[in-house]
Amino acid sequence: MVAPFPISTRSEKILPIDLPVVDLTAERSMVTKLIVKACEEYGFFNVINHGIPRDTIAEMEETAFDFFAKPMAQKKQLALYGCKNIGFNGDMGEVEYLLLSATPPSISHFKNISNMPSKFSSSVSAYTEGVRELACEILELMAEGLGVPDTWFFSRLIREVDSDSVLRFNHYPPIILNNKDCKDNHNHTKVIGFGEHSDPQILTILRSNDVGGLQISLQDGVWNPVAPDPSAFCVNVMTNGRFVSVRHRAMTNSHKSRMSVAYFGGPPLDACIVAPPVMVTPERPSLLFKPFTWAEYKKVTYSMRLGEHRIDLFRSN
Ligand SMILES: C=C1C[C@]23C[C@@]1(O)CC[C@H]2[C@@]12CC[C@H](O)[C@@](C)(C(=O)O1)[C@H]2[C@@H]3C(=O)O
Ligand SMILES: O=C(O)CCC(=O)C(=O)O
Ligand SMILES: [Fe+2]
Repeated sequence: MVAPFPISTRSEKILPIDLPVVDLTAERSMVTKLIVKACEEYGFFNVINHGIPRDTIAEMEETAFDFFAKPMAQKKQLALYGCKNIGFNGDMGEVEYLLLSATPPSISHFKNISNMPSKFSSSVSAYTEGVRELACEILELMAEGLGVPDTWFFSRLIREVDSDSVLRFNHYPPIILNNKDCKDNHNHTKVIGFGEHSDPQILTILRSNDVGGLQISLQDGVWNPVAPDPSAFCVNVMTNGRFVSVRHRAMTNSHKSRMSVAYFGGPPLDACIVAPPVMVTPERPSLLFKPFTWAEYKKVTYSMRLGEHRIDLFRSN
């Protein structure tokens, strides 16, 4: 019998890893070096002492859980809500979600989301302001660590009033399975909540509740489960290939609801994406990618399936 949900079938190795931890209150030159190293070696790292108040996070999480607990008919009334379908190209996952535009002017629009309690709108606005600031700070530290003379080179793109940033709530309801084929060698489910992909934006700030499920792939055929923690991961296409957008996916849990919230820092649609000159080095003597606008890249991304490698289409030769 075919399982009525996407399940991971390829023979895969499952090897848990500990992500690097970046303490933002540590000495600045140490932080910048650590961020660069973490981006080169993992593409993901956990940020601690990030300055976003615990209450802001807790209130946002609580109001989002309240929303997902509503009857389906009520949730479907909200245009921002989606269930199982991911994107426009037939990808499916065991996930329900809310997808909101998070550009600076629309952050204040959160205050007016129809059919939502004002507590939801205000907590989401406060959370988004916080993660956007955090994203900018990380991008500035990253630029400093890379030796880019203009430390605002990356962060400017998401500070712009017309930046194309997105906030996504993913809710993975528990799926209870007794069949051993649906469990991996660590007794976790093999049911895919959000399929394998790499995020297309400049940087993603992701956090989840205390339920595991995120897996990253640092090597083909090997999935590394990441222990749940308030976390961030960096994805950058502007460093001439020095940092890559790491592939990841999210699995469901057999017993508990998992919820993640991702802030995707995206540039304005007409922004030209090109590596800073300092990224052209003797090891990388020319630009690996043709300059492109975010609108061009986004169009290609959204016309492809979730798991496809799209950056290759922009290689210089
Ligand atoms: C199938 C798709 C969903 C997605 C757009 C895409 O065509 C390919 C990338 C997907 C992704 C992954 C990261 C984010 O979750 C997201 C919002 C994004 O910008 O790119 C999703 C898109 C989506 O869910 O619409
Ligand atoms: O739920 C997660 O941990 C990952 C979600 C994700 O990768 C995404 O929304 O792009
Ligand atoms: Fe993602």
